Amino acid sequence: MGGKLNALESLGWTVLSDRRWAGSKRANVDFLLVGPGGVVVVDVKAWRALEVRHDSLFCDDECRDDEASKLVSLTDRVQDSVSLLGLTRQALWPVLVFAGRRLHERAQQVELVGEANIAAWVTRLGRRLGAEQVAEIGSVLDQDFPPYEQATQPQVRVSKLRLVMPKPPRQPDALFDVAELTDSLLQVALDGPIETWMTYLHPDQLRLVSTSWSGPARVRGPAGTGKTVVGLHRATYLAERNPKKVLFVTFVKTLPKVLSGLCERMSPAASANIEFTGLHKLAIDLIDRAGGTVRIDSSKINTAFASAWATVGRGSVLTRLDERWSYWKEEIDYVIKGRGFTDFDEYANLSRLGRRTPMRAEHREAMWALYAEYERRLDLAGVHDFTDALIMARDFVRDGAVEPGYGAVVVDEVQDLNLVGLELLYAISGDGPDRLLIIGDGQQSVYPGGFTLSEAGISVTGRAAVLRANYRNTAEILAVAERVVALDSYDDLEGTPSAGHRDIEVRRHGGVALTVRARDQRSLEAALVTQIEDAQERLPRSNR
Ligand SMILES: Nc1ncnc2c1ncn2[C@@H]1O[C@H](COP(=O)(O)OP(=O)(O)OP(=O)(O)O)[C@@H](O)[C@H]1O
Repeated sequence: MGGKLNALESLGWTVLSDRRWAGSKRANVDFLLVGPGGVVVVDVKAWRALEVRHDSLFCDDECRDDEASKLVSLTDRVQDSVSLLGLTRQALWPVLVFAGRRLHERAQQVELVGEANIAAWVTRLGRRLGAEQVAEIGSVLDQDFPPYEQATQPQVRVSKLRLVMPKPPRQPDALFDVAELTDSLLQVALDGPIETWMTYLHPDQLRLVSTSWSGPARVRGPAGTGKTVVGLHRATYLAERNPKKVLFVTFVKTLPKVLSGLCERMSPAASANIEFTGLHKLAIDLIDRAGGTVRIDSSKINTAFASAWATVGRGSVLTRLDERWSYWKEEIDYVIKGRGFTDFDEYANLSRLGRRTPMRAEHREAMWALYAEYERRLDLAGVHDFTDALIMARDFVRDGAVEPGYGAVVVDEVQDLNLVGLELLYAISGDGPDRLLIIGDGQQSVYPGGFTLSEAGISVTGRAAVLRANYRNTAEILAVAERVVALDSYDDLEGTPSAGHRDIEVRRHGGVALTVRARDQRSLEAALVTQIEDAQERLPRSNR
């Protein structure tokens, strides 16, 4: 077995064999492999028979899940040992290796691999760590997991990048499959390195991934602080521990595909237990499963609003406040219908948080008339709009007409949802521990005019975290962006306006901000295009 693994050393892997955890005399580990694919914690088994039944391990009809859970706890020890380096679970692999066999399965959060194909399996993990990180982790683990019996074992030392290990006499590696190893290496080369954030997190991010929360929780923070990254890791962490699927919801319908691709790359096994979906698609699926009918037709919805605006809106007092019909459509989608209001008094008394244009009683009356006309025209056309779908789905879930069947819900960019959208997700998750994680940032709201979490009946008291380290932008660019929003206050779904200027730690430097001033929107857009073209011209040809 050691001989097969030693072949990995020439591929940049460090092999630590027969180790024990320094914190215990009895917890031993057969091999710790540290290399480009991460850290592999290996326990070798010489079982006569192995069978996986419903995610449980059996040897000669006896359930041996205890072996898997021992290995998972040992892997937790390994993660604790390197936690200061910020290594995530996506770079740690608990593996039971079966002597003399060729197989690959997965059960109880553990990989089950045959001795014959372990080397090929390891190389297939791809590139998750750089050479320096491998060396750093290797030396931490070498200290925390010393050789099991120093006196009798061969001397094992970590020397800078590679482990030097005197080779004991070995039988020939008859089962070592060179062709398979070559195929794996080729595949890995084609895949390219995986993103840094998949294997390394800032300690503040890492802590949020595995925290136990007794109820709904919230992660907020300025743009680029890795909120989505934390959401993906959290979903993966929950998916590995939850028999039911984890639901990851976004408002933008193109994002689920991107996020699911990233998650699959990060953790193929866990991603199979996560459903990435857009909010409206989720609602339509739930209505369908409940036996309901919803008829959505975007062009008929637009026509209904355009006709209502032409007959009731355009000539009203509303145009004195804002001429753009889109502002008033948002008022329906986010403020009125988005809250599920059916009674004018509810709207008349509402404090319209986040809507920049104040409205007096006469404006609200005109607005309500526009809303009523829009609803009438939707009815005439025989269609529903997307908010109708959210309300229907929410009520079906609340009434028990459909059992959504998800073990946990993670919602990203919550600031873009309306209240009934969040109520739908809350109806799915309930209040249970680790069931709902709300991610978002009020300052980036695309459609302002939302709601507070407490309006949805959600309390995150004692379960809210703020991320502050920006990974996306450089200090120079952020400083300019900050000046633009410094005087704006925004609503962060908690009912009290927050100042536009925010406390952000910056990780990167570089770049020059160009400022464009223009008289109106159209000349601003034209000037922007010119500036981008000029800036591109100035870039070296290879960077364009
Ligand atoms: N621990 C990390 N190490 C390296 N890069 C990171 C880390 N965390 C996040 N990033 C990078 O920072 C960028 C922003 O991350 P992410 O999209 O998760 O931020 P966000 O807070 O959700 O932003 P927004 O609010 O704009 O959606 C990404 O490009 C990601 O690659």
